[in-house]
Amino acid sequence: MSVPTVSLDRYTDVRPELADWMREQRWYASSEQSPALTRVGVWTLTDHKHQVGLETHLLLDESGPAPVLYQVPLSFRSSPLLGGERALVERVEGPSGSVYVYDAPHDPAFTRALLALMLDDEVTAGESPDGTEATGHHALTSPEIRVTDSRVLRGEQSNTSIIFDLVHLNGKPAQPVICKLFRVLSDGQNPDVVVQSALSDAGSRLVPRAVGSVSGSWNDPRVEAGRASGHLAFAQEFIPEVEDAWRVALRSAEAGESFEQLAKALGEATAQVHTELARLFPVHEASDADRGAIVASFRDRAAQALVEVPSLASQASAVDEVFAAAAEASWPAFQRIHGDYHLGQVLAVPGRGWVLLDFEGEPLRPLAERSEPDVTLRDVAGMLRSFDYVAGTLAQSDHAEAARAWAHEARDAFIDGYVSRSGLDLRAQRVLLDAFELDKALYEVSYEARNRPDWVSIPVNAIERLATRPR
Ligand SMILES: Nc1ncnc2c1ncn2[C@@H]1O[C@H](COP(=O)(O)OP(=O)(O)O)[C@@H](O)[C@H]1O
Ligand SMILES: O=P(O)(O)O[C@H]1O[C@H](CO)[C@@H](O[C@H]2O[C@H](CO)[C@@H](O)[C@H](O)[C@H]2O)[C@H](O)[C@H]1O
Repeated sequence: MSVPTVSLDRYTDVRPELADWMREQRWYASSEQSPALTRVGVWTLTDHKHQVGLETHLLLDESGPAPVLYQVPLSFRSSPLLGGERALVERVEGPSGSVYVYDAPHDPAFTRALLALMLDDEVTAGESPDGTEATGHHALTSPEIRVTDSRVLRGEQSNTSIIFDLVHLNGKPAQPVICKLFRVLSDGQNPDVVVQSALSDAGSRLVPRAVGSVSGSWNDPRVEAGRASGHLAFAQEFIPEVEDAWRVALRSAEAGESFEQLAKALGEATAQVHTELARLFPVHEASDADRGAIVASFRDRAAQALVEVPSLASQASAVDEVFAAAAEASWPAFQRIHGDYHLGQVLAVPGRGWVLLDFEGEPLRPLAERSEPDVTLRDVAGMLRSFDYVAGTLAQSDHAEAARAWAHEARDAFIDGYVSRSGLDLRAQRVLLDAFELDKALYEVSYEARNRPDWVSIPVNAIERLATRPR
C-alpha cells in the first residue's frame, strides 16, 4: 500500500477546516477569535509500515496582538483510523479518493515514530524543503523498549502529552514514558528540557528520569535573523497513579492532619535540587545590576497587578517599601532554579519521596528570561505561597482557622528542611524572602485575574498581610 498523499502543496494555504478545528483545541490560546494562519514550516516522520503520512505543521497565527507559532502534528490516512473519530480534523477528497486527516498525537503511527526519533540512533526526521529541521536525542540512560500502546493525557491546557505503555525487548513490562509535545514554539532552548535532563543525567532521583527530546530549527518571521531554533518535544519517565503535593496537602489540611514531616522533607528536596543545579549550571555573585534588574521587575509586576486589581492601590506604598528594603539587603548567588515552584509541581511517589516536575519557569514570562540564573529564594517563596493557597482554598469552609494553623506549621517546617540541607539561613534573609513572596503574590493576582477570578482574594489577602507585617 502506498502513502496516502494529501500533498504538502494542498496544505500550504491552511485550509479553513484546519483553522476551525484549531480554534476548538484547549492549547489554542485565543479561542475568542478565528486563527489567521500561515504555514511557516513542516517536518515529517516516516511511518514504519509506510501507510500513513506524518507531517508536523508549524502554523503562525497572526490573529492576536502578537504572532504565536503553533506546532500541529497531523496524520493522513486513506481509510479511517479505528477508534479515531474524535481526533479527526477533516476528510479531504483527493485525486485518488478520500484522505482522513487526524490530530496525530492520537494516531499510533505518529506516536511510535516520534518515540523512535528520540530513541533510535538511525532514525532522523531530517530537513524538509522549506528548511525545517527536527532531530531526536536520547538521554544518557534511555531504555531499549517497544511501544505496546499510547494515549493522550487528558485535561492539559498549554501542551499535549502522550503516555506510552512499553515493554523491554524481552517482553517484560517497562516503566511507561510521558512525552510532552510543545504546542507553542519560541526561539530558544526550553528550560524544562535543559534543566530536567541535566538533573536526570547527573543521577538525581528528585526528578523523573529524562528519556529523550526532539529539537528543531525553522524559518520564523518573528525572529530578526529570520531563523529560530528550540525544543519540539520532551520525553521522560511517567510515574503512574501518583498524586501531586497539592492534593496531598489539601487533603491533609481538610482532615486537620499535620503536614510537618512532609513539608520538612519537601524543604530538604528543594534544597538538594538547588545544590545540584548550582553544581551543574553557572553561578555568579549578585551584582548591583542583577539586584537592580530584579527589583525593577518586582516594581513592574506590582504596576501590572494594580492595573488588573485596582483595589490594591491602598497597599502600593507599603509594597514599594518592602522592595526598597530588599534592594539594600544582602543577596545570595544567582543560579538556575525551578522558576514556577508550587505544590502542583511536585509528585508524591511512594517509596521514593517528593519528585519535582515542570522546570519551564513562569508561563507569563518570556522564554529567554526563564533560562537566566536567578535567586533560589524565588522558589522558596513560591512554595511558601502555595501553603498559603491551601489555607486560602479552605477559607470559606468550617476548617478555615485550622487551615491557617496548618499552613503556618507547614511553612515553618518547609523552611527548617530547606535550611538544614542548604546551609542558607533563610530567617536571616527575611526581608528579601518577603520581597520574593510579595512578588509571587503579585504575579498570582495577574494570573488569577486572567484564569480564576474567584481565587483572586487569596493573593490579594496575602499582599496585604506581607506588605503591612511589622519588620
Ligand atoms: N513524569 C511524570 N509522571 C507522572 N505524571 C506526570 C509526569 N509529568 C507530568 N505529569 C502529570 O502531568 C501534569 C502536567 O505536567 P506539567 O509538566 O506540569 O505540564 P504543563 O507544563 O503542561 O502544565 C502534572 O501535574 C502531572 O500530574
Ligand atoms: O502549573 P503551571 O505552570 O500552569 O502554573 C500556573 O498555574 C498554577 C495554578 O495551577 C499557579 O499556581 C497558583 O495556584 C496554586 C494552586 O492551584 C498554588 O499552589 C500556587 O501557589 C499559586 O501560585 C501558578 O502560579 C501558575 O504559574
